[in-house]
Amino acid sequence: TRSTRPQRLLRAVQQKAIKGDPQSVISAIDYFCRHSEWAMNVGDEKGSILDSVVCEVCPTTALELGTYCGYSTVRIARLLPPGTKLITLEFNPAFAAVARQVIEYAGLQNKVCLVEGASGDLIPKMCQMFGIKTFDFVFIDHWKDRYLPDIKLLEECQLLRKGSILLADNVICPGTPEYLEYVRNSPHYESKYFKSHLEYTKVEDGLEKSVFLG
Ligand SMILES: O=C(NCCCCc1cc2cnccc2s1)c1cc(-c2ccc(F)cc2)cc(O)c1O
Ligand SMILES: [Mg+2]
Repeated sequence: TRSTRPQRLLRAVQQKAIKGDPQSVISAIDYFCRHSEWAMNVGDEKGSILDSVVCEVCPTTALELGTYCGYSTVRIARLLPPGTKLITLEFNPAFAAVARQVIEYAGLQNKVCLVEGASGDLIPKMCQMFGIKTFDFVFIDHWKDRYLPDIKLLEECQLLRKGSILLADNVICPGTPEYLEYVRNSPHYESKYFKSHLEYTKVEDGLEKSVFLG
């Protein structure tokens, strides 16, 4: 049967990147998506904004909603000091299978815990599954209509603390209007928009960074 796009992306990593070198994995995926097939990774332009926020926060606990092929997982995990853990949730088993191999190729499997399932089911289990009290950093990049219900769930499960940072992808394209309206008007968040472009295109998109004020 025909291969899937994530499988072709993985093959590009295996053929072009250097095992154990996260930057070469990132570059191989960006090259594949620019020159062969577009894919919904956060990409290099928004990716460098993601990098700067992760470096500023220096999280000890981090959560990613939406793994896909593991591109942003590798971007985040490569910046985390030893002893920190990035938990990443993926709904689609085929995407998760590819992401595990991409993360392993980058040599970051010891810093990442990939969990398959729906965010609405898994978020309430974070404490019992991982003993996580609160997340310092959350990268939101999953179903666009789940951004708002899931941050409310994070609040309810007391998984956010004063100063927790949320960084949301695609707030313009495909767009997350209810989420934006909430974080920009809620007294519990201080929000800032980083204007950029949809990965590998000239279409406007951006990241919204929101600090939970408690
Ligand atoms: O849909 C996007 N990402 C979400 C897919 C992940 C589904 C999951 C649900 C779920 C639930 N629980 C736990 C884990 C998970 S993972 C997405 C789409 C575009 C795009 C596509 C076409 C287009 F023309 C323009 C932009 C660009 C992007 O950067 C994206 O991120
Ligand atoms: Mg995205």
